Amino acid sequence: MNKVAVIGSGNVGATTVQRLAELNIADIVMVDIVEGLPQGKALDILQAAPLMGYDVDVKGTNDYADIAGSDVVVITAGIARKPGMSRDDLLATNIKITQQICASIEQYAPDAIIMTVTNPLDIITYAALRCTQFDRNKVFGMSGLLDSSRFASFIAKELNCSVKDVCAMVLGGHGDSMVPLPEYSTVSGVPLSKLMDEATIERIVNRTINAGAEIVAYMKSGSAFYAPSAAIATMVESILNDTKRIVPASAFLNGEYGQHDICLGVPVKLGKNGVEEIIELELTKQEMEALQRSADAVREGISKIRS
Ligand SMILES: NC(=O)C1=CN([C@@H]2O[C@H](COP(=O)(O)OP(=O)(O)OC[C@H]3O[C@@H](n4cnc5c(N)ncnc54)[C@H](O)[C@@H]3O)[C@@H](O)[C@H]2O)C=CC1
Ligand SMILES: O=C([O-])CC(=O)C(=O)O
Repeated sequence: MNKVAVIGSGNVGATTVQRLAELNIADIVMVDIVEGLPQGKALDILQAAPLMGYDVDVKGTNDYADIAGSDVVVITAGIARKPGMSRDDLLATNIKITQQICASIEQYAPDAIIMTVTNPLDIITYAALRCTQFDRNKVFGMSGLLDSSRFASFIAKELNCSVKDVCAMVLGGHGDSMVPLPEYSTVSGVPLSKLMDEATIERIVNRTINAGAEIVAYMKSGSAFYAPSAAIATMVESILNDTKRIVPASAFLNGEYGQHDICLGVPVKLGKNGVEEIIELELTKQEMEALQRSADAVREGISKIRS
């Protein structure tokens, strides 16, 4: 049986465990620093198994030794933002949490693939890669698939069509400078530009960029977790089943898209070896400039963790 460890048993972590259990693809260990929290949530999820028809094991623990043998470790531990905060405001707290967790992963699950979720996503992913010194295919972040799913849901709503026919793409950092790509977003193969006027596309693009903040503003404390956990589960499934789905994720770039020494959202092929390929899309001059601005914003954050 495959094994997945989910670090952090808060909103994103626990919902991820629920979704993974319902996919029935791996035994799951959920970890948190709060005593009793992962144990209680794990029991609750297990007790739904007879009703939902899954038969994987779900264990809650405060002991990192229990992550030993994990194929994938998902890091969701850390603070979430409140209204008025940017994701970058979480860096000082979440970087320390991430560094501690990475040391435990190195110790107990040195062969695991790491998927970061904690914000600010691209900087945390870079830190996880540097801390563990794992190969770059084995450390990447969940971001673009969530942003693309949001973009797709807004397109479907606007066109009053099935979301099943929508394919959307968002590149760049998981922040205000993310780069939704209308040119690579289609409905049953028809480019968005043939289905909507420019003003409508711009409105949907801006809503996508602000989608996380829109939810934070509604919720007052805490941020999104249903769509984020759906994106995480989709990516974990592609790895464990070696499906080789092509999805945007924050990956370490070594010359791709003209970028070096940075983690940034780009389309990747996800299989049993993690990021098996980085796909380089042909971008217009404007799109390349937007990606460069996004990379500059991520680099500013990375420079803070270096100093
Ligand atoms: N990449 C993305 O697209 C998304 C990222 N996020 C980020 O995910 C993170 C978690 O969000 P939520 O689950 O909503 O927060 P939450 O507050 O509900 O849960 C966080 C959990 O982490 C635990 N934790 C803190 N330090 C820990 C440590 N050292 N070891 C183990 N557990 C520890 C806390 O006890 C808490 O249970 C936030 O940083 C948030 O910004 C959230 C949604 C989407
Ligand atoms: O908005 C946040 O802080 C959480 C997040 O990254 C998202 O929902 O995209």
